[in-house]
Amino acid sequence: MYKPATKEAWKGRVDKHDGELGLRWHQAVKLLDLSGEVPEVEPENVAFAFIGFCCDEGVRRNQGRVGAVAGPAALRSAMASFAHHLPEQTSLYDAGDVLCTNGNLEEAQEQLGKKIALLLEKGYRPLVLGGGHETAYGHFLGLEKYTSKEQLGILNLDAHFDLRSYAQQSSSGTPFLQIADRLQDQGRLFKYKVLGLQEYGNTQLLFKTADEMEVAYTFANHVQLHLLPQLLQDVQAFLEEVDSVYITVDLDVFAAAYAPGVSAVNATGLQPEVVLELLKYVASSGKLVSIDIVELNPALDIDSRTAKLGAAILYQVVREWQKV
Ligand SMILES: N=CN[C@@H](CCC(=O)O)C(=O)O
Ligand SMILES: [Mn+2]
Ligand SMILES: [Mn+2]
Repeated sequence: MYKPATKEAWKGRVDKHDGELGLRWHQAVKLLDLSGEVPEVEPENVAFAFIGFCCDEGVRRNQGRVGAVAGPAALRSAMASFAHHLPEQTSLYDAGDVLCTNGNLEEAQEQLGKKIALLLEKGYRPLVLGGGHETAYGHFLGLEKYTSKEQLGILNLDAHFDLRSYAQQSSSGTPFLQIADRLQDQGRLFKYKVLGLQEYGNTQLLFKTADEMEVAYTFANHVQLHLLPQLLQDVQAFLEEVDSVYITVDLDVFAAAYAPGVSAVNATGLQPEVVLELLKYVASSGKLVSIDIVELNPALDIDSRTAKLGAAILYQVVREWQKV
C-alpha cells in the first residue's frame, strides 16, 4: 500500500523575520505523489526524494524488537528543522510512504521496488527511510533494473552480515542473501562490503556464508577516525571495482550511546564521525545511486538521539551528493 506525503510530516521552527536566509528544510520540502504523473527532473537540476518504508515485519520475523514501522515519521521529524543551505537548483521532495499491511512483507517490498524504480527513471536521487533491514531487499528490487548494465556495489554500514537463509522465510536478517541469489540468477556479480561488523553479533555459519560469497568486511574496531586514511583507501578500491554504489546504513552499527533506538543495541559500535567521513567520500565519488537508513526504532529511542543521528547522516550525504 502506498500513502502519498502531506506537509503534516514537515513541521518545525519558523524564523519568520529572517526571510529566505532563515529557511529550514520543512519549508523547502515539496510533495511528490508517486501514484500520479511524476515530472522528470531537468538535467541542470538535482532532486532528492525521500521515500518511507513503514515496516518492521522483517524484524518481527527475525525475533527482534518491533517498532521500526515508525522510523520514517521519526526521521522526517528529525530532519524538519534543519537549516537550509542547498543551492537553488537542488530540490528536496517527499515521495510518501510504502506501508506493509497484514504482515505481507513480500508485497510491500515489491511495491517499494516499483516506487524506487520510478524515482530513478525520472531522475530523482532516492533517500529511503526504513523500516527494518528488510527495506534493503525492496530497495534493491528498484535498483536492479536501473543498474542492469552496470556492476553495482553494495556498501553496508552494519554490525551484522544479514546473510541469513530465507529458506523458511525472509526477514530483516536475510536481505543480502536474497539480493545475491537474485543477481546470480541474472548472471551478475554480488559485490558486497560490510563496514562495522561485530564478530560476536554474527555466527560462524554467517562468516562461512560470507567467505564463500567473497564478501568484503571490516570489523568495528578497525572503523575508527584515526584509521581513516586506510579505510578510505579500502573504500576507494571497492569503488574502482564497481560502476555504481548503493549505501545502506543500519543504525545498529553505532555505539549504544549514539543509537539506543534500534532493535539490536550495540555496546561497542562505531562513533558517528568516522561514518560521516566515509559516507561523504562515497557521496562525492559520482558513483552513488541510492541510500537507505534502516532499523530506527523510535519506541526505544532516547530523546530522539538515534533519529537525529539518522537525519544528520542524510543531511551530510545530501550536502556532498548535491555537488556531483
Ligand atoms: N537485521 C539483522 N539483525 C541481526 C539481529 C542480531 C540480534 O538479534 O542480536 C541478525 O539477524 O543477525
Ligand atoms: Mn542490518
Ligand atoms: Mn544490524
